[in-house]
Amino acid sequence: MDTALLIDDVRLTPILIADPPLLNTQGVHQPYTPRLVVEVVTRGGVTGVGETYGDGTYLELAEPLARALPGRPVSDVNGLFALAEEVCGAARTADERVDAGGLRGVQNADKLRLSVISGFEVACLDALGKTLGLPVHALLGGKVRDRVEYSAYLFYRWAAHPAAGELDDWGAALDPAGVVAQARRFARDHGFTSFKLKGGVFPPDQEIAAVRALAEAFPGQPLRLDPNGAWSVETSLRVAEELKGVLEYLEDPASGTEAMARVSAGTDLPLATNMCVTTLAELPEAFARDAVQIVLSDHHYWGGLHRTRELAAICGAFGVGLSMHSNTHLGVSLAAMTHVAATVPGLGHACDSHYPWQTEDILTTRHTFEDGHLTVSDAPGLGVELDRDRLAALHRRWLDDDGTLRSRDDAAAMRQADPGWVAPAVPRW
Ligand SMILES: O=C([O-])C(=O)C[C@H](O)[C@@H](O)C(=O)[O-]
Ligand SMILES: [Mg+2]
Repeated sequence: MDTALLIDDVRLTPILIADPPLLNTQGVHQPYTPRLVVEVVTRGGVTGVGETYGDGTYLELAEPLARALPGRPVSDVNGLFALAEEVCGAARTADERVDAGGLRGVQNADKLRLSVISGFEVACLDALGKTLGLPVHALLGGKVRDRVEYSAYLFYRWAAHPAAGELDDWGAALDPAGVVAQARRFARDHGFTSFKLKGGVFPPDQEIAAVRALAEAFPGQPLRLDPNGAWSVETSLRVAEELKGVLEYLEDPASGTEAMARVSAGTDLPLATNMCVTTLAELPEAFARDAVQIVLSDHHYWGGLHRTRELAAICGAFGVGLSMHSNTHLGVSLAAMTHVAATVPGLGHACDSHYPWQTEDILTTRHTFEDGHLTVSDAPGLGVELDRDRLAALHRRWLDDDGTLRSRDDAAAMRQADPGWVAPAVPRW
């Protein structure tokens, strides 16, 4: 073993990043959302970077893993899983419920640990790639495309956060005209040609009207609607009937495999999910019952880039499509998503990304979309460079926070505007 590949140090930097007042069925995004930046430094003096969810639970699991890594080879990404099982211990909130903040599907101990590992795996791959002079996609077997397509991620939103004021110049979008205006700006600025609307915010008829307005403004272009499981089976089937021929797919109309299977049985509109299939354990039943036709993988949930490729192979074997989900993230995760997406042959849909909503990043150069695509980097590692001053500033914000924002809680953020708000039970409609 080349000692230059041995890990010398691991740095964890929790940060808070600005996030606009984007609405979803649980509430509204907080003005700042937590992320965790993982840096792995090798004895050869190379630093690799990864990014993952930064809520307190994730941070607690990341700390023992960071302490256990020095002395191990940066190339041993498969070893991360056994090591994490050994050292991480149980997560505080591993209670199988859908999480309270970020609509990430079930929370269980395995999934939390995998989400933490993903940040370390990406950092190791970045360091390994930089050491070998190879891009991350080459470490995954090589790219099968030079560009990865992303969709515009449309949200109902307010102009400003109730307590923190205005952080950007987008203004409010609370009706079909506002949604179409937002989509036009995304298309103009980034060239996106497919559009996803985050639903579950208003009664379904209002969201159907917004999708119809999008279809009129962007004829023939792919559209999706994602109410994050807020509808009953009956409502889901009614919306599917109204929007068949208009939507490319309907995303998580109802909650859980049982309900999704019943919706799927009653419509030809493909169903996608980033909520009912987020772990291997959920997959056999969902596939056997044909509950979903497209899995929106999130490399964080699934334990990194290699595991995402394994998921792609499983989906392929069952004739289930694969695309990518996104939660609020920065450019390190976007680079990781782009590398793995570049290596997956059957990627039949534009990937999601929140990135255009993020006014802050920790990179010296922001990613830029052209015609809705990102060019896959051939530079060593991820092909990104950390802006240490920005990282320090966003960490300072995390340090200065009294703990209120260190774990994402969209219902709590909503109570700033509506003190009586509680995250609605599902089905909401
Ligand atoms: O596709 C999804 O379900 C998501 O992206 C989940 C996110 O939490 C989204 O709903 C959000 O950021 O409000
Ligand atoms: Mg979704």
